Amino acid sequence: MRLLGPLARPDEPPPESVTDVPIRTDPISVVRSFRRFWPLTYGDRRWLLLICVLAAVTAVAETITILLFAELTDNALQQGSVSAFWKPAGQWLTVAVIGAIVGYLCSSLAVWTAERFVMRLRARVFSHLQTLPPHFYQRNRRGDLVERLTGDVEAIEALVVSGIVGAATALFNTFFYAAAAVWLSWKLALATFAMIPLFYLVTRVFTGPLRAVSRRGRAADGAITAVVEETLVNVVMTQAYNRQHDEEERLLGKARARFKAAVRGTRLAELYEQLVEVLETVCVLVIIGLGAWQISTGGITLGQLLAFAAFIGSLYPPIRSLGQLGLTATAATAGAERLLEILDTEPTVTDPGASVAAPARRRAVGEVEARQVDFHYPGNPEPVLRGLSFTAVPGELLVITGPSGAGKSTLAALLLRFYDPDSGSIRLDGTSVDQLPLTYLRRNITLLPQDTLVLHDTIEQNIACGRTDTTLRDIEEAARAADAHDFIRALPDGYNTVVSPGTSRLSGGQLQRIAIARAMVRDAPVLLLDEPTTGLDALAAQRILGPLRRLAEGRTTIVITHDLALATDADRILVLDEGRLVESGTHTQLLDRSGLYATLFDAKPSRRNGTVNAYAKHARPSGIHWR
Ligand SMILES: Nc1ncnc2c1ncn2[C@@H]1O[C@H](COP(=O)(O)OP(=O)(O)OP(=O)(O)O)[C@@H](O)[C@H]1O
Repeated sequence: MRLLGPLARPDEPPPESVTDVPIRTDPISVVRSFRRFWPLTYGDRRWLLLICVLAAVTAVAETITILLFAELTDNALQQGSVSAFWKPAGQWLTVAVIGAIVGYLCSSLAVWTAERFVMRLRARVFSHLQTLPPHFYQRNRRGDLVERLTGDVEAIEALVVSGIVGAATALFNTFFYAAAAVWLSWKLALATFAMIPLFYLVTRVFTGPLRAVSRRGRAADGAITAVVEETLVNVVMTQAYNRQHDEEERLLGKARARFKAAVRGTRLAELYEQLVEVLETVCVLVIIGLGAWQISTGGITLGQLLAFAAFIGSLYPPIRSLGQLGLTATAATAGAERLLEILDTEPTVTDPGASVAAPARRRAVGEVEARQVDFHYPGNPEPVLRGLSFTAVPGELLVITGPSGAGKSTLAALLLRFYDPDSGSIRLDGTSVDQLPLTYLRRNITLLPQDTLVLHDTIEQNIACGRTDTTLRDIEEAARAADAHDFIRALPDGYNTVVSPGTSRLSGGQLQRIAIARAMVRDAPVLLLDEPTTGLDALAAQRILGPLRRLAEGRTTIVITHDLALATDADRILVLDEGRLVESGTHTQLLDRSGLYATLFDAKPSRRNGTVNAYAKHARPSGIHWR
């Protein structure tokens, strides 16, 4: 296994059954979703309260304007009296202006609060994602995780902040309009309100199907992003292996699922809208019929009937939006489920952080020890490491090798404390790593992964890698020692050349040398190299050995490798098999023992002439010398 994620095989798409975006089988309720995300409004709740107050003021202003309209109709229009016009008209204008100002403040404050919530939620999920162990990323597709951080985060906002604001606005409008309608004519109001359960019933009928279709839509969105992301990452292989058509089919499959969900979702929403419109029309006709009868009996004036109709007309949008809000909230639970899947995944290790005293010296000495380590991966009871013990001291070069699946990369993951052992301990300078702050531990171990990690930044910044106390001179010095200075200088913008992950114009060997320069700048006492020569040809591999040697000087260097050419000069070689340390010694000692190491060594094809078993015992293979 590579410590930093799986390699995509060029000739086959990721197995859908393993990596496809799962739809959670235990849907969570709107209330539970709301409760889980409500704490994130902390700090902004007073603004939410203010928004609700402003929404109430807007609703009152709207109610008053409709009542003033009734007064104008009865006194100015019906009587044909201009003098009766001015006072209510002036009042109407004043209330309308106040309502407009308050409405504007309410909307802008609502957007501000909603966006702050989105920002906070995204940061929270992102920060949690960064604490999750490597196996989480092996089991989830990157594209889908991206979708969760974008689309799903916004869906939660619709449930929590916009949900509250929308509900408050709709409730206040409903309350004031309904109160005014009752005040104008309670009989008419009663007849109209009797129809409200019908709206409720229609909303209930649509909730379930809309929720299901929305969950399918969110999952399909995640799958599309995942397929696009994977295809773009592997675009060279896609083209080289003529897989364009297969990739298009893969995308089309996901797009079809989204298409179906989107069409069905829109149809359902539209059907709901139309049904509600029909119900509204029925209500209006009932009002007009009953109103005509009330006017004929003198129970209501024309102005009051018009105002009543206006109130009822204004009452439907908030009632509808309450129903709509229910649907939006239901749809948002699909996003909530997907985000909670991330947030509920516990990190495999906890940082003792401030609860333990950080060692007095910032830089560790670099003594590494594994003491009787047993380990199995979460969710897989099969033991991966069994009773493993070894030590490595500064200045020592330790090579860890063994057949595929022996547990070498797992050991590296334990050294960096991505996981804790089931029993036994990993120690740095005699202290168990779970008793050290994670930042301290990882500052003192530099990992050189198989694929150099490149940040989208200049080469200078890539070498500095976040260290602000380095000067260009330090960086150049490190690049010289890493044998990278000359090729960097030859680039059009030298150290200011911008490189990007996956699109870097640099060769594998050049990238490795940049990684070595970065490690030099980092100056950690422990070096952990994961297959440093994989993917490099013999010359490129040979070329990085000098810089690696300079880097390793005085440090504890642990090299995980299949490339036994690197093992010949090691101070000690540990051979792992099925999680056990089966052999330990120098190259010569292990060859003499004729055990697993000798078998692995003999099976190694020569880099020089391509023949198998070309190395004579005790010979240095392929002319690559570590020291
Ligand atoms: N995330 C994981 N969940 C469960 N099992 C895992 C996980 N990662 C690795 N394993 C298993 O742990 C065992 C050791 O894997 P590891 O990657 O450490 O071996 P390795 O010696 O580094 O192999 P290779 O040389 O092929 O990289 C293997 O059986 C592997 O299938």
